[in-house]
Amino acid sequence: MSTESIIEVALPVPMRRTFDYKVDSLTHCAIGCRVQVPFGRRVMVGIVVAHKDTSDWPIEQVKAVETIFDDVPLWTPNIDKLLRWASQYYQHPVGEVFHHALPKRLRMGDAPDASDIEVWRLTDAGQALTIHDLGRAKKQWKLLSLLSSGPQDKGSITAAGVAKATIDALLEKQWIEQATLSDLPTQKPDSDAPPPTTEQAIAITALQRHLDGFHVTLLEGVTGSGKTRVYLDVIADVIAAGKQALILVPEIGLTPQTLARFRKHLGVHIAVIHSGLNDSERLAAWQAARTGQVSVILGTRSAIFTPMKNPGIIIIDEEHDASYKQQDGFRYHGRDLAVMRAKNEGISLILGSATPSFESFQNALSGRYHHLQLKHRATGGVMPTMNVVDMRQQTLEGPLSAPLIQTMQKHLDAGNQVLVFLNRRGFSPVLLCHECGWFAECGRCERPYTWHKNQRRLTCHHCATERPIPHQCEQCGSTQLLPVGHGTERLQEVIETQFKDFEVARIDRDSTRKKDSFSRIIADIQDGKYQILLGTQMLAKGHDFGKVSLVAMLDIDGALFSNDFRAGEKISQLLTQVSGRAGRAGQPAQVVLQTHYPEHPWVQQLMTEDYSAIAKDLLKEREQALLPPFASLVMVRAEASQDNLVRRFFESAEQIIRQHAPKDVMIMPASPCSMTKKAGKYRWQMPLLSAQRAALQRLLFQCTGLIEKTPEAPKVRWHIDVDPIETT
Ligand SMILES: Nc1ncnc2c1ncn2[C@@H]1O[C@H](COP(=O)(O)OP(=O)(O)OP(=O)(O)O)[C@@H](O)[C@H]1O
Ligand SMILES: [Zn+2]
Repeated sequence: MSTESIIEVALPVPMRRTFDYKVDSLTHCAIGCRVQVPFGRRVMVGIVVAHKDTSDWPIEQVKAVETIFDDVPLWTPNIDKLLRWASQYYQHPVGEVFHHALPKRLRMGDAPDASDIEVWRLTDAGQALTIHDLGRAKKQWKLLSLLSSGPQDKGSITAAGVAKATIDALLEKQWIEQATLSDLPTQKPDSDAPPPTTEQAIAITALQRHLDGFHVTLLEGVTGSGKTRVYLDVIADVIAAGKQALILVPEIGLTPQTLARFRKHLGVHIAVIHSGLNDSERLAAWQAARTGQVSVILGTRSAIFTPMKNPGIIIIDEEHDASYKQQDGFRYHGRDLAVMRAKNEGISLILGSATPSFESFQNALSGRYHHLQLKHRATGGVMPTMNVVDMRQQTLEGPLSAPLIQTMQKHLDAGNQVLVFLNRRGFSPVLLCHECGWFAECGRCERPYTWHKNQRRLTCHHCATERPIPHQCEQCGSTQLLPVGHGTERLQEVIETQFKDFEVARIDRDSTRKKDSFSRIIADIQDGKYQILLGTQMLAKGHDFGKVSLVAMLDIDGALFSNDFRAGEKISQLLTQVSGRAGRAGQPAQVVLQTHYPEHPWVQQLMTEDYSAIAKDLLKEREQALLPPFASLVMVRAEASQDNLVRRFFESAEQIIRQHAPKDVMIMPASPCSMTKKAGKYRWQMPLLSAQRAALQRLLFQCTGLIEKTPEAPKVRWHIDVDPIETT
């Protein structure tokens, strides 16, 4: 009789199942450990998910485990539970979910080193330096000022774009030195911070009272109300109790400025987890959190899977932000996983935003979440006044109306900064033949190319295809090709011509492509180097620019006529967030919105009501139409290079779903997406909607396997998106 035992292993393959393997003994192969196993002709690293007595397969076909990597599971039972739940809820193969949650080096089979996080810090000589000692060595000064707020790990330094040569130069001069995290004495938390405002103090006390178990709080605070200060005081309490805090921010909220603010206030080292880390840095941060070496972990979406030794609180800043939803592969929502994780861990969760998602807002209104509000700005300033410019029949300078130019001039002359928001990068969205009307179009997406003048290219914003700029019309041969419409690049030219005496900073994905350019521009804006800030939504989120007294919003009209059921929510969030950059230091401030549709109900509402009131109103409409958050939505999507393959896939998928669907699930017919063709693929989708989340989940559970087995399924790329945020 064999003494071998069977284990079930999750492998990173797109199959909704696990695989059986043999081991000599179960004692050294606990659930949650990694093993190396043969799979087909390859070997793979997998994770043990179950022990069992027998396999459903003939025992001689069950292969043996080759290597066992870990003595103890990589994560706690609570994370294990979260991942299994996520695999089921998002209908995503469990092996891929498990592997997604691990740093790459662990996925490859490396050991989770217990090695200490390496940091750089100032020496005594470094501390004593002034800017005069450095002369024109700007990069060195940058590193020194970064370290002046405390030691920084290598990950944070590389993320801030400091080159190795700069580090070496300062090491040579003995102004900085290397240390490890455990060498560092604890710093004193910042005692110079101004006291919290009354509203902040009330929120802090309320949150501190709920630190003993699972609670979700929506912290709804108007722009500039000082939500960060509330988080910091609560985190300080969590640290004092010997526990850890995990804070998630949107992708672009993680600037060195944010980090420095956290470090200064809390006086502890902070592990950062974001996409800019290399594999070793990522593993080191993950390990420091897992072993309890750091008490604060700050990261973007995927940091939600970071294990913690003593979890104390989770905070999601700007919880409405779309970057929390993963849009491909394992399509999870970081905020929703945070709710599950906090529940599993029995800890508190704070969702913070000036413009909460309707999902969270409804949960707060219905009493499922605690609802705390900060209605005033922390600096005592008032909210900016709102003004509309009716664009019909205005004299224009590019996209700027005469009244806007006058207003800008007034604010600039008063020594303030002006922020101009235009959510379209590039020079012009269309390049048109003046003689015959032909325009340059991406054949793979059937949409116009955007002209990027600086890069001397046409770029498709949907599939990233690029091509050189044509010198002649491809239809009639004319050389009269004209840019139509304005992107940020072209707007920059217009503004620079109009306002010659002022410096303009442009912030969009093109101008911030280089590694540290974004944080550098942000720092220069804060130093007052620029008077006019122009950019896309990258400028809108969470930034605290004290001197901005005017915010101008151009060309938002397209968003008023979108067929997305969330259009009203999205535009109110965007406009409120962008407006919220004005008047943050307490000075009187103004917002100007240019539109051709001043009578549009949303424009009217945005001028007169605050976000809460608008949200309540729009939520009523959602309730009547039985749309999320009053119902659960799932999107089945498929794409292929031939339209009829997609059509046939949906014929059989729809049939399967209809056969199994209970009455309380509404099945809408499959139809082409609003962008029917993208990157050469035809795209269709089929929405499923139900007020009974469980019924919808059961239906998916029954049908995905059946759909997978249809002969049409392998001919298309298809997936299920649970709680989608893209719906058009
Ligand atoms: N108690 C306080 N006393 C004085 N100033 C404060 C106080 N709390 C915060 N501030 C200042 O108020 C400004 C806004 O704070 P913060 O950036 O945290 O706002 P926020 O709520 O995150 O805003 P947003 O949602 O727009 O990002 C900052 O300049 C901050 O330094
Ligand atoms: Zn394209």
